[in-house]
Amino acid sequence: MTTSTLSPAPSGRGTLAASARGLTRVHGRGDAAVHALRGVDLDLPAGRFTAVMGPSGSGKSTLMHCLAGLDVPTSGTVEVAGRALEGMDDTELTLFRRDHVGFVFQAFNLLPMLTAGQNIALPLELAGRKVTGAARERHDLVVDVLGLRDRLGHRPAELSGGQQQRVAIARALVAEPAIVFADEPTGNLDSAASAEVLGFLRRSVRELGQTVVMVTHELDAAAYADDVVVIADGAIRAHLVEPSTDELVATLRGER
Ligand SMILES: Nc1ncnc2c1ncn2[C@@H]1O[C@H](COP(=O)(O)OP(=O)(O)OP(=O)(O)O)[C@@H](O)[C@H]1O
Repeated sequence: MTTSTLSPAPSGRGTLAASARGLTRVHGRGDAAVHALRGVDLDLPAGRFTAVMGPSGSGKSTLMHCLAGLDVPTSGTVEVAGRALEGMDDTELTLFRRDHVGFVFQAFNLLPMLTAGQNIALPLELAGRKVTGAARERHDLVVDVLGLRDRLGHRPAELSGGQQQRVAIARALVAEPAIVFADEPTGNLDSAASAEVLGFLRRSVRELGQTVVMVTHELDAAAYADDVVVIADGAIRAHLVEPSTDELVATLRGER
């Protein structure tokens, strides 16, 4: 059954990967002040694939950056993996992101001199973790789910755009983060590669139990997600649980 609610999402859906309360973010001051977020309350349940949609300038990136500990809200609170980000200094936030958050960007951001395998293992190395035991099992599972086994020795320049983005997703998943943020992950890909990458993101949720939050402009991309958060003018308009395309389109048009 499809339900539509204002945020936070319906309760009783298990643990939360992240949540925000009363989140505001003002860029600039005085006459130049831009209210990018105007009091956002949001619960992101663990083990779901959530898309964030809304017009250009509606606050999607600002919301994602505040949830990911890349930007500090003007007021309000954020919790990720049960930890409050409020009051953490830059070093604490960096370590927190390293241990609990994965990122996938539109520009794949792979290190060109490293092989795919070395790129994927990088987060474990940076955290001083050896790729042995449970970490090796996780690494191998991620590599297989993303279909990268026979590409591990290739450098990014020797891979297609879709393959490079799959490497970036594997890198985001390998350290088993509480939440993965994907910012327009298919923005640089053709439609076939986009479908493939979105399919792999969805598999990471279904088969690896990951939590993925993806900012996207594209209805086709949002269709791969379980839930859709619709944001307009810095506020959440709706948090749709498994919406139909019709329901999503009507909400985006402001008809519901
Ligand atoms: N560093 C900044 N300084 C001033 N204003 C900013 C800054 N970052 C974002 N903004 C403004 O805040 C508002 C929200 O921006 P944000 O990038 O979060 O929107 P968005 O929904 O991600 O947009 P898009 O889809 O175009 O990427 C916009 O009006 C934007 O111009």
